[in-house]
Amino acid sequence: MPVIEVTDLRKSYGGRPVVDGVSFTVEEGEIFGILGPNGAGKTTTVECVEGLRVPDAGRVRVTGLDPVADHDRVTHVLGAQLQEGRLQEKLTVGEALRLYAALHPAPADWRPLAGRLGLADRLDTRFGKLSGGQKQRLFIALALVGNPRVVVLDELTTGLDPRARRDTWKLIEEIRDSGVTVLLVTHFMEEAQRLCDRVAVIDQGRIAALGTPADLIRRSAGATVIAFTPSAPLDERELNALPRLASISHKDGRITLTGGDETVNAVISLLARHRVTAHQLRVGDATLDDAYLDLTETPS
Ligand SMILES: Nc1ncnc2c1ncn2[C@@H]1O[C@H](COP(=O)(O)OP(=O)(O)OP(=O)(O)O)[C@@H](O)[C@H]1O
Repeated sequence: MPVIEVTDLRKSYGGRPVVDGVSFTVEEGEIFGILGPNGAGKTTTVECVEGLRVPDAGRVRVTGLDPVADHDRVTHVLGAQLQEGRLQEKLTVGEALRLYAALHPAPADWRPLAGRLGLADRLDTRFGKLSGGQKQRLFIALALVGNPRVVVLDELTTGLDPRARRDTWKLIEEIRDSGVTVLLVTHFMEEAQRLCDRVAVIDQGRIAALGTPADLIRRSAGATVIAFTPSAPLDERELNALPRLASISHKDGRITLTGGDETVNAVISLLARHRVTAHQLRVGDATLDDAYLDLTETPS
């Protein structure tokens, strides 16, 4: 049985649909990512999964439970990440963990949990004195202290420096390896590509794509990226006529194309034909970032 099942979920505000028929399932032990532009409906979807919002229509189940009707039971199987404003500045790390552990019928032993999250030497530190990375680690600890089967992390690494972000990625992998399913909302494609087993791209309240990051890259029009700075201008019509070309952009004299193997071969012949040299030529696989831009057409 999937840990999370969302079927034809709908939610409108003031008559405007913001979640418009979203369906997906999350299997046990997965890291499942939800991606999409600002305002796409990601948080609304996740809050319906957490039972914090009541859907207008559709069906949501978390380990078979209805998050609205069975809210109390769902809060014990689903650990949600707190938003920053929800914790008092003066509360210490140890007090927060003890307090949240007391809310659950079968909590984790919070001291080793704090140790796993690198907070063992911060138990007496007040929340207001923690660094951004330490606060995020505490939020993860609080989401895990009830021994949930699934944890929801919404834009967890926003605002963290690159090292703290990478440390947090490692923690998320450790959570998955310990058997907890992870639902991760993120704006960072690198994060999704590195961490997620599968992702759903939501755009304008609908699922624009769903699959493994590798699937999405393969399915997007341009699986290969070719970038170079030509020694002389190239004819725009000839560039646009390249076989299997998916996109083309120019910046500061540099041309970036996405397409397939045929596009690469044709660019090389085009350059040779016109005796134009390609400076700093780079040919590589497209990333989830490229696929995402291809899949979501709305400006964010
Ligand atoms: N309580 C509310 N009342 C009215 N409109 C709302 C409410 N909550 C969200 N919205 C609107 O619904 C749309 C979807 O919001 P949501 O927060 O789900 O998007 P999101 O994909 O999480 O965006 P972001 O990436 O910016 O966090 C937005 O246009 C938002 O302004």
